[in-house]
Amino acid sequence: MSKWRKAAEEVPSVRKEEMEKMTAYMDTLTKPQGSLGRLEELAVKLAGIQGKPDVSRPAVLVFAGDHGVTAEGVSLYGKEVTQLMVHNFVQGGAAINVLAEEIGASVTVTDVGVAGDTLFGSVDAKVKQGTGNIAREAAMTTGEASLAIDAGIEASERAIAQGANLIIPGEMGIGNTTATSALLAAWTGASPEEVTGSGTGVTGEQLQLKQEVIGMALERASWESTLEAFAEIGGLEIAAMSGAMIEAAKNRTPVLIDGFIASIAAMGAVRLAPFTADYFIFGHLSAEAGHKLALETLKAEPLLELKMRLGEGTGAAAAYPLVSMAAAIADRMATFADLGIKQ
Ligand SMILES: Cc1cc2ncn([C@H]3O[C@H](COP(=O)(O)O)[C@@H](O)[C@H]3O)c2cc1C
Ligand SMILES: O=C(O)c1cccnc1
Repeated sequence: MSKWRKAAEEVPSVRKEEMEKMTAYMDTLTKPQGSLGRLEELAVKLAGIQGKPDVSRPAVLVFAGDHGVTAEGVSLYGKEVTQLMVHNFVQGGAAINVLAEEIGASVTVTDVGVAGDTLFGSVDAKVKQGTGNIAREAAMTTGEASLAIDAGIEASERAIAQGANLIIPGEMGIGNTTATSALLAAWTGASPEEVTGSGTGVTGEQLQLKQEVIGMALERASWESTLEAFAEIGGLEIAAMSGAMIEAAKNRTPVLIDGFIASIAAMGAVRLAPFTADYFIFGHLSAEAGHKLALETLKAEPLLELKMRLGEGTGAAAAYPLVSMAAAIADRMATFADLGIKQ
């Protein structure tokens, strides 16, 4: 059996009693009740996941893969940029490297399907040399989709074994907003127009072409299971992110969700393992059209809205300090009793 199927079955439900305890504890702290707003909600959420909130060792897991659909001209950039960016991640020069350093997070890059050799310094979990062109053929087989999800499972497993207590899944894959939009349409029934955004910055006729390509993929593909949808539409790195999320939840580890692509991976994870939903904290609202619909579908309320639209895990990294503050409040604030005040 694939690793992810077993992990999906083992995701525990969060502990409601710990959440109730934390809710009551928040009211004993030296502040008007509820006055720390969403920070209090985060503390309660973390308590349900972890018992005692502790997110002191965040790990960013970047998954990289290529997309055959780039042949249709759906991105401003060429496919070769995926590999160049993997090189950049390994060298420490990408936006996520800088933000991760600022928040004290480790960064691991996993090559799930970049066209070309696997670069030194990245984890070799290459399933294939990029996906098929989804406008005309399946992205991959269901067996390959399973392997991609398992690559994510293994990345989280390793990070958690090394001490990570919060996971930030990130991605790199030129063309992946096309696959992501198509998955969103597949899973919500929304039209290509509603789910398609500019990605790296496509506008005008190119944006229209991107919508048409997504429409072609949806017409061509048929699927029943979530695994089949991943196989038909892709991508390798998106499926891997879903796996990373499931394994984190299995280990009672919170997952800080990035933007549009990570949110669709989250949707995939919930479809494969419904209990994972309670382990997600949504970092930000991406400027990418379609993210709003994705968050509404997930009933998710993002922490930040910074007009970011990069991916890699950057929006989640930007939101991390808030999650860390929530854990710190639960850990270090004085109670009214500490001050000798009766409540
Ligand atoms: C230099 C560079 C760095 C990036 N880092 C993330 N993305 C983001 O843009 C890509 C998706 O947009 P599209 O579907 O339009 O290709 C993904 O790789 C995503 O992670 C990047 C894109 C570029 C060009
Ligand atoms: O929000 C995202 O994840 C995103 C948006 C545009 C391009 N790449 C990623």
